[in-house]
Amino acid sequence: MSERTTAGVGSMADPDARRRLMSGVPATPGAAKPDPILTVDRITRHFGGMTAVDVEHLEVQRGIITALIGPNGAGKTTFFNLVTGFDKPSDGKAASWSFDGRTLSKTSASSVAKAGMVRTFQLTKALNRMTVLDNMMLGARGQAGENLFKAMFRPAWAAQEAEVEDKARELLQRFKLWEKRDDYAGSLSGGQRKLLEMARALMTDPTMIMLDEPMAGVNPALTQSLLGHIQGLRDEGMTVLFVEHDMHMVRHISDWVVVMAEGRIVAEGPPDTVMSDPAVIDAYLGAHHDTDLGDDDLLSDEVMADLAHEVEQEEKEHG
Ligand SMILES: Nc1ncnc2c1ncn2[C@@H]1O[C@H](COP(=O)(O)OP(=O)(O)OP(=O)(O)O)[C@@H](O)[C@H]1O
Repeated sequence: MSERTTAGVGSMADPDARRRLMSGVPATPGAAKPDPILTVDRITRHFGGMTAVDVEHLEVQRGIITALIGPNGAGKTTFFNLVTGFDKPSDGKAASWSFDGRTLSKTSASSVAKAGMVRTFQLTKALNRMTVLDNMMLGARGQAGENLFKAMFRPAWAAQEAEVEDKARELLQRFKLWEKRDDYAGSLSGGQRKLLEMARALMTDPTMIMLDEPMAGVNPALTQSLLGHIQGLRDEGMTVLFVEHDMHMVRHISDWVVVMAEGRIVAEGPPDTVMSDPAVIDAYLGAHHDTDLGDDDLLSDEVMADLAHEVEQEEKEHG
C-alpha cells in the first residue's frame, strides 16, 4: 500500500514537488496514486454490440494536470460523460467510482457538480444565442446547457444574484472576457469560446475540472493564454483532467498522461515515458496514421524502422 500524501492548496505549483509526488507511481495502466481524488472501477458502456468504454480501474491524482489521450473513438468523451453523471454505465451494479472520498456511482450530473467535479461543454446553439454574462450566470446553476430549461425559471436562490454576478465579473476579468459580457456567445472567436466554457465551469468553485478538447479551434495567439490559465488553476490547487488531440499541448502541460484505446486504459505515466511507449505509438498509428505525437524525434527513421521490423515479425508469427 502506498503512503498517502495530501496535496494542499497551491502545493503543486512547484514542478519538482509534482515530479517527486509521481516518481514512485509505476507507469502501468490502473496504477495506484499517492492521493487519488477520483477512483473509477469496472465502468463499462456498450452501444448496441459495440463496447465504447471498458475501464477496469483508474485513479486520478489530486492537484496535478492529467491528460486523457487516445485515437478517435477510443471512448474518452463517453468516459467523461459516465464519471460526471451525464451517461449511465451499462452494468450499473458492477461499476463504482468515488470522488474526493464520496461514492458517486448513483448520483446525477448536478450532484456530481455539487460534489466539486465539473466538466466543460462546447457551446450549444441555445448558449450561443445568450450573452457572455448570461452564460456565466447559467454556469452558477450547475452544469450549463443540460439544465437550460430548468434555469430559465428563476430558482429560489435568486437572492444570491449579486454574489453570483460578482463572481461572474471576477472570472470574466480573469479570462479577459469582461469587455465582451454583453456580446452574444456565438459571436466570440474559437479561443474566446474555450475561455468562456472554462470560466463558466468555474462558477461553481470546483475542486476538479474536466476539459473536453480545450484547444480545439483555438488560434495560436490565444493558445499560450489558455495554457497559462489551465496551469494557473492547477497551481491554485485544482485538479485538472483534460481530453486533447494536440500532442504538443499534452506534452507541454501535463504532469501525467493516461491513454485509452478501444475503451480501455492501455498505458499511463509521465508524458515523455508514455509518448515513447510502443503500445501508444501503435494505438495511434493503427487508427490514425497522420497523428502528430508532438515530438518530431518520435517518428524518426530509426523508430519507423523498428516499427516496420515489429510488423514484419508479427506477420511471420501469424503466417
Ligand atoms: N450515443 C452514442 N450512440 C452510439 N454510439 C456512440 C454514442 N456515443 C459514442 N458512441 C461510440 O462510442 C465510441 C467512443 O466514442 P467517444 O466519443 O467516447 O470517443 P472519443 O475517444 O471521445 O473520440 P474523439 O476523440 O473522436 O472525440 C465511438 O465508436 C462512438 O461512435
